[in-house]
Amino acid sequence: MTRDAIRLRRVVRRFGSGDAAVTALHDLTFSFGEGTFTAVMGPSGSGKSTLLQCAAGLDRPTSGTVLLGDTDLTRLDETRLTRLRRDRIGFVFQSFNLLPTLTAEQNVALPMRLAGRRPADGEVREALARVGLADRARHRPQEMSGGQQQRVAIARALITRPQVLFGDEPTGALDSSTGREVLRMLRALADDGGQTIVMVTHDPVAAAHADRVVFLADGRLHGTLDAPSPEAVASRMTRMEAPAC
Ligand SMILES: Nc1ncnc2c1ncn2[C@@H]1O[C@H](COP(=O)(O)OP(=O)(O)OP(=O)(O)O)[C@@H](O)[C@H]1O
Repeated sequence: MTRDAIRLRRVVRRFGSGDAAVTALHDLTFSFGEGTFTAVMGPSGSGKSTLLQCAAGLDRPTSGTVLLGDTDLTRLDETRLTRLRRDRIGFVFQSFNLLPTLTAEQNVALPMRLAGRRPADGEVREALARVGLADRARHRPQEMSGGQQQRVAIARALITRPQVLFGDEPTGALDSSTGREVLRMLRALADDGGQTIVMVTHDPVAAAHADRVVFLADGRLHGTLDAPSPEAVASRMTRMEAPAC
């Protein structure tokens, strides 16, 4: 039986107060299985980024619990939460956020160096090899394609061997064929390395690389789709986005 990597229980996230209050997540209960690749989809403003930020310990729910393995993130003070994010969580964004003056290997080593640790011999090269860029270690970002830069960002997120890799539109800035290359690589990380991946996307083709799609609407769970095809995902999204009559 698959264990859960992340469990959200009755998570509520409210922003602001009084008349201006917005409830981005309403009493959300959901689990992400270890070694699975999940896509999170939903109309604009449905709470996808908020869900990701709460699950990754980048934001705190107003109420409810978020468990990473056996650790309740909502009970950690800022120092412990920062350490947990650094050691057990990987995050990739739409923009690659690489430092332009550093080589690929220096960019990948950066999180460890910032944490005051020296990567062991071969560790950085191994992370680059996992994303198929062993031969690009000495290249700077501007010498690489967008897809290669995103793969360096993924290697940087993987250097600490995180329990969960989160992606917020990781292929949003890439053309479709480069995006597919990155998605196939994420798929392989789950299949071959047992990496748990949770990715927000607007793209049904991207979502179809996942094992399961989770749909959100108005901050609530609006069903899931296992073994998704692009057509099935697109049709669910069209139905969700259609104005109610
Ligand atoms: N810091 C904030 N302050 C106030 N409201 C916020 C804040 N962050 C998010 N919200 C609101 O919470 C709701 C959910 O936002 P969220 O960014 O999670 O949606 P999303 O599904 O990721 O949207 P998109 O697809 O457009 O990126 C929206 O109504 C948004 O305006």
